[in-house]
Amino acid sequence: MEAIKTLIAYTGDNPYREGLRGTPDRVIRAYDEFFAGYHSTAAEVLKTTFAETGSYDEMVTLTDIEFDSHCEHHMVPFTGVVHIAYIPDKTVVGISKLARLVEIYARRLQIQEKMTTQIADKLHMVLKPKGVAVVIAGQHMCMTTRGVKKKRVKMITSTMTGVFREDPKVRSEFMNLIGNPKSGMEK
Ligand SMILES: Nc1nc2c(ncn2[C@@H]2O[C@H](COP(=O)(O)OP(=O)(O)OP(=O)(O)O)[C@@H](O)[C@H]2O)c(=O)[nH]1
Ligand SMILES: [Zn+2]
Repeated sequence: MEAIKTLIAYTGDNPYREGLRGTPDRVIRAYDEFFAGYHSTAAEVLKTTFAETGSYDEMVTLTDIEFDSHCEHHMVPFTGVVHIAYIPDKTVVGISKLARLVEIYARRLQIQEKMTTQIADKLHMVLKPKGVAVVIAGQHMCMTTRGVKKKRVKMITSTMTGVFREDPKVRSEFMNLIGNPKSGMEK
């Protein structure tokens, strides 16, 4: 609470004026949401897997999973969409769990590259699929609202494992499915 009052005073405002009196408490509640990812683990989220898949062995793709994160350099938001695909090898996971996995890693202090790798590596470790692909398209407020102030800049990151890394045909099937990764962000 005191730390937030200090920050308000740093802006040049008076933390004791009426409009700001409730702010430290609100900021703490907002932080609890922004950084909830530190309080859950990927292992918990991915613990329910299914082996009965009717021998489905083609690509499973989830596109446009929205995320809200905070950059670890400036502690300001970066937001966008994550596209995830994997090719199962006997085991699949409930699709909502992929979105939950994104939440766990997004709701921390992050850089986009690390978030991309964390999602891909964890899925690869737990499902042991033939391959995993993760593409993230993000817009960083530290670049759009301050610093170089480039409003339209998007950062695209990708991590591929297994067949996505080895086989250009598999990779291009995934890329075709997700379309232009930038387009998901303008919704
Ligand atoms: N690679 C990467 N860089 C990021 C990410 N989020 C923010 N950054 C960058 O982190 C860098 C931090 O650079 P510094 O020079 O230490 O910080 P700064 O003086 O505030 O830099 P400017 O933003 O250029 O004003 C900046 O270039 C940001 O654009 C991210 O997810 N990945
Ligand atoms: Zn930043």
